[in-house]
Amino acid sequence: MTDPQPSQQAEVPTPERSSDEPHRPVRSQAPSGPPPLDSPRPWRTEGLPKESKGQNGKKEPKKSRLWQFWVIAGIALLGLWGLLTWQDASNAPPTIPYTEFISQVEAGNVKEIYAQGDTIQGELTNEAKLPDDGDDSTEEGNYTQFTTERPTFAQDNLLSDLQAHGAVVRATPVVEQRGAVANLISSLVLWGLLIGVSIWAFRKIAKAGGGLGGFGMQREVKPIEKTAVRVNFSDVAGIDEVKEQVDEIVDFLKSPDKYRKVGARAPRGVLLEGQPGTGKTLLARATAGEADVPFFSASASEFIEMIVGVGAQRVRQLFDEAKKVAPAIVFIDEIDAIGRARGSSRASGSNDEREQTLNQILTEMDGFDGTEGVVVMAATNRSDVLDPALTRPGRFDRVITVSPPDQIGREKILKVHTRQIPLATDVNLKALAQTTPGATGADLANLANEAALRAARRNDTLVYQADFTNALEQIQLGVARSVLIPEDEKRRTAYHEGGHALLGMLQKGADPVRKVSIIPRGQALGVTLSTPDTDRYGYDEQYLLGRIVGALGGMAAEAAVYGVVTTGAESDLRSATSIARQMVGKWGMSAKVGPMTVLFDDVNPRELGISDETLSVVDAEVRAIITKCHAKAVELLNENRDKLDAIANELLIKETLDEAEVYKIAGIERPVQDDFHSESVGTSAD
Ligand SMILES: Nc1ncnc2c1ncn2[C@@H]1O[C@H](COP(=O)(O)OP(=O)(O)OP(=O)(O)O)[C@@H](O)[C@H]1O
Ligand SMILES: [Zn+2]
Repeated sequence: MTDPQPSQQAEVPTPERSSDEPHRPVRSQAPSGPPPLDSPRPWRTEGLPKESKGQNGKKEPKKSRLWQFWVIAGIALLGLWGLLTWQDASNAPPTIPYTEFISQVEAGNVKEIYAQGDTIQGELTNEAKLPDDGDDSTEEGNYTQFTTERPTFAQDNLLSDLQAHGAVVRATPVVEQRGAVANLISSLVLWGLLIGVSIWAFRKIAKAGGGLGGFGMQREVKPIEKTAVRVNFSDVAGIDEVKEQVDEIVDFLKSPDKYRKVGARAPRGVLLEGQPGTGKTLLARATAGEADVPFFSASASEFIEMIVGVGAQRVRQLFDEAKKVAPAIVFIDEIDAIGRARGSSRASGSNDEREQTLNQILTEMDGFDGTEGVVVMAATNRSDVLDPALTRPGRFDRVITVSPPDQIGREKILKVHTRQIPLATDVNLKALAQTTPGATGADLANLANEAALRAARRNDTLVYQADFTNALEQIQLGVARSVLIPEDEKRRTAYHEGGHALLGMLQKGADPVRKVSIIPRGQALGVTLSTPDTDRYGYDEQYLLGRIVGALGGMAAEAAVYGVVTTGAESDLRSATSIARQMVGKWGMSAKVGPMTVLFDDVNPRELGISDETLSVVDAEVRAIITKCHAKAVELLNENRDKLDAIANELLIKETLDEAEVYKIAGIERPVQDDFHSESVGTSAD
């Protein structure tokens, strides 16, 4: 049994702190599965929600460039101004002591002066030597022009003195008179520069944004040339039910008259909704390709990059162009960037701009009388945040959900993306489709390309199944890192991964173990991969508990073998906790909390009136589940210690074990999974 000896490893940081400890990376990711469990999908290592792309990814650079430009222009102007005034200052006459001035007056050497208040500027007839007052900072040398201050207590009769010595007393400044022309020129230059820079800046904006009073307006909104790459329905695979839904649009675009004759109004707007990479853009393009009509596309995020008013103008222009060549498709990607419900705090960009642009789109769509033959398609991966005004009848009233493909769909998509790839005879796309549940079209396109790249690197003319499986492994597990791991650390990792794998194999109904590896990748020292045989659309409680037991298996193995807890289980703990929380708070699997939702994705449950008592019951239930699962994990591993040792030893020799190997070493029969589709707890609505 476990007998933690904290003294042995007293300096080892707690798991929470371990992410800051470069020498002790997280040991492995828990086996992953379908998305609702909140654990990372194995083929999507950087699965940022798409919404961020529109708002952060593309928008900021342009804005900041503009901002930088203004700062630089400002600094340049300030610098220029400073230079000019500094030159003025260096040409400015020296300040001389009043006594020196009086002695020059008395010597009859003052030609003319200009006085304002007690400040006197003037010019000598003959150059005089600057008096040395011992102060280092005063300039040395001769002077003819000068300024001086007349002390308020001076009792002299300056005016008559000056007159007596033949000096001219002027009412206009001597020095400024001389500088007038120079001043005029310098301010003209400055204004010229300012105006020039502004014009240049506006041109830039107009170019970038696509229009301000006509500058560069015709640039971006252009139909895709008929001769350009054409995509049609044969390029879109695995989403047949979705294709059927756009079939009608294709038919309308092909022969609008047929619909006009019977007074049928064409569908105005089609909203494609689905997670990134499911082929929404592809489907819109293919619709245009299939109907053989021009395709106008714009990304909503580019509208809000523009200065106020331009976005709306661009929308108008987009529709005008489309109407000119109708029938046509106008496609607006990332519509959530402007279509977020008004007043939504997370909306980005200037609100005015967003609303103006959105209103313009609505106005354009309302303005259709059905004879234009323009169909608007829009894509989003967050239809839940959209302004209801967008989905009202007559607008985007047709919402099509594009889901990740099922196994058959994945195989078809792989076929599409391997059309151009010379495949060796051993390539089995069906098997690949089987091992990639949850993968999107974009993931599969990427997989095919990675496999081809591997063959190309080898200078091979054929792409083999091994290229696909290796590419898949790299995508799912991460790129192997060449670091030298100390022997004892390696052994500990082997037990950790062995624990995950063994528990995965021991539990009935768990996803089969596909791969166990102690080759360090990314942040992880090792990895155990389990994926289901078939697509899962829901999970039952037993399966979920098994997942938690499996996730805790690494930690439990370390405890069982070494009697200590290390920091390597950070992400395991995180996924175990996440599953347990969802079981209690979302899926009604706790008797104490009951069948109700107390955890929400975006909202703090307190805001919805969930009481603190309920939340503390949730916490207690989550803790109870995890504690129970951990005890079960330790118990199972102790009972099967011989199997654990066998896996760990084999891992130390081979470093990576595949599915067949690991089941064989453990002496466990590979399970046949039964389908969970309808009887299980439904999570598909999430
Ligand atoms: N059903 C599919 N059939 C064939 N290829 C697909 C399919 N779905 C996606 N792909 C591939 O993935 C690529 C990306 O898809 P696409 O850009 O259309 O996805 P999307 O849903 O618009 O994603 P995003 O929301 O990120 O814009 C496509 O160019 C295509 O190569
Ligand atoms: Zn682990």
